[in-house]
Amino acid sequence: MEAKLISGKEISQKIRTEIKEKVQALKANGVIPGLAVVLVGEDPASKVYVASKEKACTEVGMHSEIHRISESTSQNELIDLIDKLNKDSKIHGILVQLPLPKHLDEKEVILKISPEKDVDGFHPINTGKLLVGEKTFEACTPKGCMRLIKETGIEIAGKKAVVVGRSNIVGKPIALMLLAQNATVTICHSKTKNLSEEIKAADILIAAIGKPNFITAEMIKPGAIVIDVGINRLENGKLTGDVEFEGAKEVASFITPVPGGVGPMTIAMLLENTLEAAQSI
Ligand SMILES: Nc1nc(=O)c2c([nH]1)NC[C@@H]1CN(c3ccc(C(=O)N[C@@H](CCC(=O)O)C(=O)O)cc3)C=[N+]21
Repeated sequence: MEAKLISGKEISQKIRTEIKEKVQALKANGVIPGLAVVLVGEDPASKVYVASKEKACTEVGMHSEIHRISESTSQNELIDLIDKLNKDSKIHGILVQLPLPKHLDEKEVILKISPEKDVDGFHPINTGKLLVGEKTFEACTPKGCMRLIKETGIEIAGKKAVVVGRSNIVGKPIALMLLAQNATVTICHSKTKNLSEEIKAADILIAAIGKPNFITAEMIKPGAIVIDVGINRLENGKLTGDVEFEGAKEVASFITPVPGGVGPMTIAMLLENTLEAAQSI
């Protein structure tokens, strides 16, 4: 039986329409939610992402500003900009596009963002709150994955979830979110032994490895929910996930496509976090 497609594209569109209405309500009370995106340097992929974030903000009626700064900017200049945005009452959310050029200290930059404006959910105060189960800004990509799982209508509690990848922005936070929903969670990584066996046990599989088509059909438990976080650009210019989609969809019960899966949800969750930041002032 063929898997049902979980369309992040459609679901994110629905969320964006809801956000648009809520933005209008806030505006009636004199508040315009504002997002500042800081883009350092000329990375072509980052430029594309930042442009789509701005478009999404404008479409829902939010204020959006992109601060494009030179590749050669100093740590102090960048931190001065963040300080300014922290104090700017038009700005409710701040996102510093990652990765930063190598001479800049990413950790220090994230620490300088006011936790109340950290709509990326990367500040240690916010990741710490996630760890202890307090309400916080949740990182957009894992939050979007959770929303996609919810859309299947399948109960998470008691299920075996396997997360492949242990990054601070996807693997670790999604493992915590699944745990908070009472899944039994395994985190796999490059040193995991018997990776195929671990993956095969998953009722819910999160692929966040960063290697094109790494997970193939025979590794997947029949009936599993497969969430593919990978966005890999192939030499032919096509985007592909970490899961070999054509094979996997014959085995899974639900599967996300790439593109049109997790990616658009990341942007929708960024809007949601920015709206929440504006609502809580
Ligand atoms: N501080 C920070 N926060 C981020 O949230 C952040 C970041 N840095 N750095 C880079 C990654 C990547 N990211 C994506 C967002 C949307 C799509 C997306 O919409 N993708 C479309 C396809 C886009 C295309 O065609 O290239 C899709 O999957 O359907 C992808 C990737 C956010 N990131």
